[in-house]
Amino acid sequence: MATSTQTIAILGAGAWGSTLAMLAQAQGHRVRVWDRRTAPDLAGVLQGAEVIVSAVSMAGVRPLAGAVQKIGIPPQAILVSATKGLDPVELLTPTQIWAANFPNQAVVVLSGPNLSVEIRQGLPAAAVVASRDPWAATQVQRALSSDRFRLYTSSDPIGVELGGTLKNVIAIAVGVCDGLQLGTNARSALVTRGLAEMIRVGSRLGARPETLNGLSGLGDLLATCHSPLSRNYRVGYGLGQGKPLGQVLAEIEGTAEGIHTAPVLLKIAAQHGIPVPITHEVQLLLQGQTTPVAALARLMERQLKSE
Ligand SMILES: NC(=O)C1=CN([C@@H]2O[C@H](COP(=O)(O)OP(=O)(O)OC[C@H]3O[C@@H](n4cnc5c(N)ncnc54)[C@H](OP(=O)(O)O)[C@@H]3O)[C@@H](O)[C@H]2O)C=CC1
Ligand SMILES: O=C(CO)COP(=O)(O)O
Repeated sequence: MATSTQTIAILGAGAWGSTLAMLAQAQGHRVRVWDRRTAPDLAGVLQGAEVIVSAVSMAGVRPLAGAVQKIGIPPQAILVSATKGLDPVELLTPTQIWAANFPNQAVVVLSGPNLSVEIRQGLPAAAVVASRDPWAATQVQRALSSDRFRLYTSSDPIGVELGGTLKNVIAIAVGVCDGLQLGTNARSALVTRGLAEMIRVGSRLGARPETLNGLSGLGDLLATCHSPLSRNYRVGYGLGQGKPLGQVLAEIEGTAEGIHTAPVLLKIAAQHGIPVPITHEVQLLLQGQTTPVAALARLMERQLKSE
């Protein structure tokens, strides 16, 4: 299934970067991993790379893109972004930051329901690779697809990227709902209205609504909102149980991007006049400005409307 052996640089050796490195290695590629602490030779890792995958958390994207730009990369190299977050400085998505630093380079977003723990166990998963450059998306699809990681291509990168990013905030809300033990009906309502909120935001920002109903949208929402493996869900669950955010974070290993995405998303929504009631309540909760019960009451008491 895979193309010929390629040189693939993976930037970031957290849970997701290490898992992607494992998937690429399993396909026989020459894989080099960069990590700011354990393997800091970025220039060496980038040298001769045909595919460069960025899997750092959102906080690292801007500094990393700047550092990669300073070093320079081969003109034909494809940049792949696997980060799910929003930039608090310029309100950009990760691929928008990469594209701003590399205007002449092909940029691909990789996103889907991909809880890394399951993938590392060898369980099957699927995801989407999206780009304005169909050749680049197909190259990445061929390079990383396997019998346990099925990749679909898409020509809607903003839709695919926002699907993976926005669901983290909804996963926090659904975690709160479960932490409060509100039952299956409440959780289903929240997931569905959460998807509506994601589609509302996504379509205003240029995404195709059907993309958000796909793997990197509904698919990722289902994975993240139904699994204690999800760090975002666990943040919400802890808050729903009445724990303070500091304690919840101390109990979780790794990055829960939804915490950082919520305030940026609120800013974007305000700029565009998009109603985001669930995100609004999540942000109030994260700031300790409301309680789970009060947030729920406000969502239930909103003005009645058509679906
Ligand atoms: N884990 C998963 O299942 C999936 C995660 N993702 C997304 O991938 C991204 C990374 O997640 P994940 O690997 O799980 O998170 P982790 O917390 O496990 O790892 C984050 C990685 O980013 C690096 N990093 C953070 N800040 C910086 C910085 N300023 N400069 C350079 N490197 C930095 C960390 O380095 P250090 O260790 O030195 O702090 C670490 O290597 C997130 O956006 C996440 O939403 C997407 C799909 C699945
Ligand atoms: O994005 C993910 C699964 O697709 C990982 O979810 P968490 O970041 O909530 O653990």
